[in-house]
Amino acid sequence: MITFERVSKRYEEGHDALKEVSFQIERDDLVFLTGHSGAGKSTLMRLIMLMDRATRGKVLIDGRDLATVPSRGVPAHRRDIGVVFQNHQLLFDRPVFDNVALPLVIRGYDYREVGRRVRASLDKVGLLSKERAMPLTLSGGEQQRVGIARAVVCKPKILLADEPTGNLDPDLSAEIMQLFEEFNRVGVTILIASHDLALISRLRHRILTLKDGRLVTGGAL
Ligand SMILES: Nc1ncnc2c1ncn2[C@@H]1O[C@H](COP(=O)(O)OP(=O)(O)OP(=O)(O)O)[C@@H](O)[C@H]1O
Repeated sequence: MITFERVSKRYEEGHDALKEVSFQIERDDLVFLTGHSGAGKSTLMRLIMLMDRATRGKVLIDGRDLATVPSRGVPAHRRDIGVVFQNHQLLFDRPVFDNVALPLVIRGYDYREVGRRVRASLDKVGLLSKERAMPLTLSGGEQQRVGIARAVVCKPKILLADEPTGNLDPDLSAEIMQLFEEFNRVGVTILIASHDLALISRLRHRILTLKDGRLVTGGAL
């Protein structure tokens, strides 16, 4: 599903953010990505989303070499990928429904389909009763669940999460992880970048560890 073959990423000023990184993530996997600040976690995710391109090596998604995807193919590529951020990146002047609907509206779904899909997503994250609420009236954990509903509303094959529990207490973090596990059980491939080693080790999924841009655990091809 996601394959990295000796991938290196050098930023323009000459800094190697990833060095010869190789790993494979299968369709039904839920994998954690960890490492110190600046180790290259966000860079690795940016390459999967085609927000950036590898300097050397290959990134393949479903067997397709991303180097062959032209710029005009990037929006279609991103359609298959849901993204969850630590700080939610919600629109705070819009109710929950509008926030979750946004990716569907951008893609031109008709309003009946938008309503059906938004409610299905909110139901999955346990927030059906909050569709008219404004994000600021929700708790941090609820706001993060809105972010997750928005990430899955287009039914992506891959879900990437960058520090999704960074601002949450341990109980809420565990709840959010359970949600990811539920999406994984229905076939979504999930990669979660996290510093929370206590949480990660309890959950017993595979762990990829980056250190100064090199993969030091979990990377067998
Ligand atoms: N756009 C960029 N231009 C230049 N250097 C960058 C850019 N983005 C990241 N870097 C550098 O690449 C390295 C890896 O950064 P990256 O954001 O991937 O790390 P990270 O593991 O996600 O860190 P954090 O946990 O702090 O978010 C860092 O040294 C960073 O300064």
